[in-house]
Amino acid sequence: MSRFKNRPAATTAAAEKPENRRPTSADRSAYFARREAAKVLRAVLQGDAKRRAVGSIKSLVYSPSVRNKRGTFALVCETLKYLSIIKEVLGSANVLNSKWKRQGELIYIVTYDILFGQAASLVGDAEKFLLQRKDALQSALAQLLVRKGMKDIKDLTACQKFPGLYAQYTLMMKETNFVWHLEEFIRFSCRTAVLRFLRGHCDVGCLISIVDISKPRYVRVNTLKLDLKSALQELGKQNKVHEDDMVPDLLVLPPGVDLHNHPLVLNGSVFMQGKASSMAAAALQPEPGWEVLDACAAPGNKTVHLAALTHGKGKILACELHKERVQRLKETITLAGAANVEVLNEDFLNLNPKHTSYSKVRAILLDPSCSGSGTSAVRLDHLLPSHGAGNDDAGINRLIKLQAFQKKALAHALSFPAVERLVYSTCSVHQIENEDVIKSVLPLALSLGFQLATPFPLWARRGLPVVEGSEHLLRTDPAEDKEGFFIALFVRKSTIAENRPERRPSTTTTTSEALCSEKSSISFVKKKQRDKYKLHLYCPSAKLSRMWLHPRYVARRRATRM
Ligand SMILES: C[S@@+](CC[C@H](N)C(=O)[O-])C[C@H]1O[C@@H](n2cnc3c(N)ncnc32)[C@H](O)[C@@H]1O
Repeated sequence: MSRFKNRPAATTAAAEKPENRRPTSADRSAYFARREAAKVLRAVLQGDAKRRAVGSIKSLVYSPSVRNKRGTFALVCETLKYLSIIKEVLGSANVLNSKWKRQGELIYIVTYDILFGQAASLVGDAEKFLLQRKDALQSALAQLLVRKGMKDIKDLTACQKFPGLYAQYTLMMKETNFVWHLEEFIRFSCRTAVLRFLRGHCDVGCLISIVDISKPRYVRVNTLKLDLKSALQELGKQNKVHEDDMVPDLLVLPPGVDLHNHPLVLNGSVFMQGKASSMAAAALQPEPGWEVLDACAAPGNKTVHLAALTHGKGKILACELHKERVQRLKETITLAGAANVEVLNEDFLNLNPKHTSYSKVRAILLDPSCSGSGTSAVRLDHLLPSHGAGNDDAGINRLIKLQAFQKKALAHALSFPAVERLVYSTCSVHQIENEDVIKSVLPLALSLGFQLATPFPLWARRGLPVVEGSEHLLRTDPAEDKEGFFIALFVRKSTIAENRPERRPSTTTTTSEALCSEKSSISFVKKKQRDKYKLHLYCPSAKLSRMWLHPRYVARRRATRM
């Protein structure tokens, strides 16, 4: 605030200029919103450059340190949307000296505001500096439009984010007499079968994020703090809410409901966790009193879900390699009131399975670092500069590196002597991080007495048919289910015969069938796995999974097995 304290009152003609007048409270809050946005933008861009984000755009904005969440979120997203244009404009206008270059993120935010936003209330040094160069910025923007052959800025952003779609749009406008706004065209395209047709041509992440608005919101009730009935009652006061038919303690709310500031969210009674993400710990089904190891734990959503599933009894060991993420993990645990969690700031691969500390670990949840391709749309990754770098060499090399870790971690998890149940999950849609990982460790798993079991047998979308036993694997589709997740459940043979009581959601009877039932669903995987390595990037498509369930395919699979 000191920045504004000693400004003289506006008395001269010059003081009438917007940049010289006395700052109002709106000016001040815009000033601080731009600084908060710059801080978030810096974390987002640094994480994106290193491909190791501290958090998604949403989670960074909704952290407690950001005061003006709505304003900051809008500024960060809008600046990211225009970032490549802003960089080009700043480059060709050549207005920055080294001092301002060091404050790149603030400069991007302010440039956004000057060129595309609400330039009315621009106070502050960076703002003053850029306002004095507004003409140069505007003329650089005009030149950019001419160079690209575009009429206005909307066309330029659409063209950069939806290149294939934009090409079709211009073709349609040229060849027909139909007059349509680009935005309308994009919406129409997403809502119809054109989406599938377009998959090969345009950025599916962007399209999904538009389709996203029609999907329901999920919250998981943290039963350590609140029972399901009270949560239903409380949330039902303002929204239509009902229980999910498959995942216990999960509630479904209408699309677009914003619960970020709801008291139940703020006090940790409910967690804004998607259905697919909630399926992982639910598939593990740990018993109260068990010792459970969450091998790659931060930010801790699944850790505290495990704590709730064990009713706070027994012990959850939450292992996390990165120090900066351990802090986040601890905050989640405190928020959830999960008293039976012990945090280990360790490399999971360095934990010695033979050590007495782990001799009682009966279940492991392995949710390792992955490409995040299944949740990129929800996380707004399509706004990031690195988006789209998945099919180039760098992208593929990254996937190969991730896969190497995922295989090692899964093999390591299987080696804990007392483990009976193990879930491997990713939020990736790529076969290389999912079925291929399972395929490569399956011989080891079988030799240690594990088998693949079927989590949520009533769930339709299963694994891609590239590994024996893929019908046990579970996939969710980013377009159909909002998030693209993958879950594999391993169960040690000796424990299958045990009469394990099935846990069911408390209030509904229909959901009981939806829970795991290993006795009926375990199948022996007889065939020796071939180690032939095939790189296959999965294109999100519910069609593939449906195809796998099609009777013609089922018959063909049976025939080839005989
Ligand atoms: C996909 S995230 C886990 C998300 C978490 N299960 C949740 O639901 O909140 C993967 C985590 O594993 C951590 N990690 C990566 N390598 C690791 C290792 N070798 N040992 C332990 N943790 C690791 C990453 O830092 C990251 O926090």
